[in-house]
Amino acid sequence: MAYETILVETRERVGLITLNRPKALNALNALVMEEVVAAAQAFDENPRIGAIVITGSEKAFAAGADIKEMLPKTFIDAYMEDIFSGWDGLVRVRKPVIAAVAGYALGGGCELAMMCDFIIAAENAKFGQPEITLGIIPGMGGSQRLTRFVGKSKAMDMCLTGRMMDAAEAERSGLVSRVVPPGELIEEALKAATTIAEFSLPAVMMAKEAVNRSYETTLTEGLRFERRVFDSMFALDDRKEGMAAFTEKRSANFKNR
Ligand SMILES: CC(C)=CC(=O)SCCNC(=O)CCNC(=O)[C@H](O)C(C)(C)COP(=O)(O)OP(=O)(O)OC[C@H]1O[C@@H](n2cnc3c(N)ncnc32)[C@H](O)[C@@H]1OP(=O)(O)O
Repeated sequence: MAYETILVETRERVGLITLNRPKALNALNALVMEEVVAAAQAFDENPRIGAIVITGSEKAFAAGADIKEMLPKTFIDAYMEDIFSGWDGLVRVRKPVIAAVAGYALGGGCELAMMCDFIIAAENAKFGQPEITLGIIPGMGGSQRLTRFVGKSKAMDMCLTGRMMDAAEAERSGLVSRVVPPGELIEEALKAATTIAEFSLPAVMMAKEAVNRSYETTLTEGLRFERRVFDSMFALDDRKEGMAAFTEKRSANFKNR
């Protein structure tokens, strides 16, 4: 499939999606949303792919939803289009998705990164929810996901002042999992994705589902869910292979079954 706003590559068992609207600092318009979701879903369905990385440029992961596209819209346009709801397709991807963020990740850019399973940031990354400066509030999940990542006080600070957070603060606050030099970002993200892709795919997908469940339910229900999923893993050939490989002091050869 030919894409206009993104570059799509396969590296070993990893699908790499690069936002590619450099003149607009990768601002997220409707076409970007459609293409990112389509590419991620294609990787999700591809049995040769075990993990996905989404990245931007060194200057901008994405500087937000496209303000110029939003400017002429009316309430009824936004409501009837259910603007941004297309991104739910990315959240439904079952394989792990890593955001590799350098430069600006603002508004929808920060929100896109937070839709991914974890964020690896370059030292020059800047995160923010500056929607308030435009007379609006976050609309791609920022008020909800940022609060879960960094807690109420910092989420309020970010959403109410519109200030940016640098990579060190983002790591301290739990928004990003690790920070690396800009020149090592893609390599680090691909390395993490390749590590994941070498494990048993059903086990990886179940781990993602279990962690995500912790956001949606009580601790008691979440623990029950984890235990039931854990029990079901004794039906996997890969579980037998992983444990046998450990005891036989060799590498596991997972078959994703
Ligand atoms: C999801 C929801 C509900 C909302 C949102 O996401 S609203 C958008 C939130 N983001 C922002 O408010 C950030 C807007 N951008 C900036 O503040 C600046 O561009 C910057 C600080 C990120 C970078 O400043 P710099 O001076 O380095 O670059 P610019 O000359 O300002 O930008 C270059 C080029 O990109 C266009 N641009 C940047 N961001 C957006 C955007 N979000 N939507 C549309 N276009 C954007 C900018 O207009 C300029 O293009 P032109 O020279 O052709 O105007």
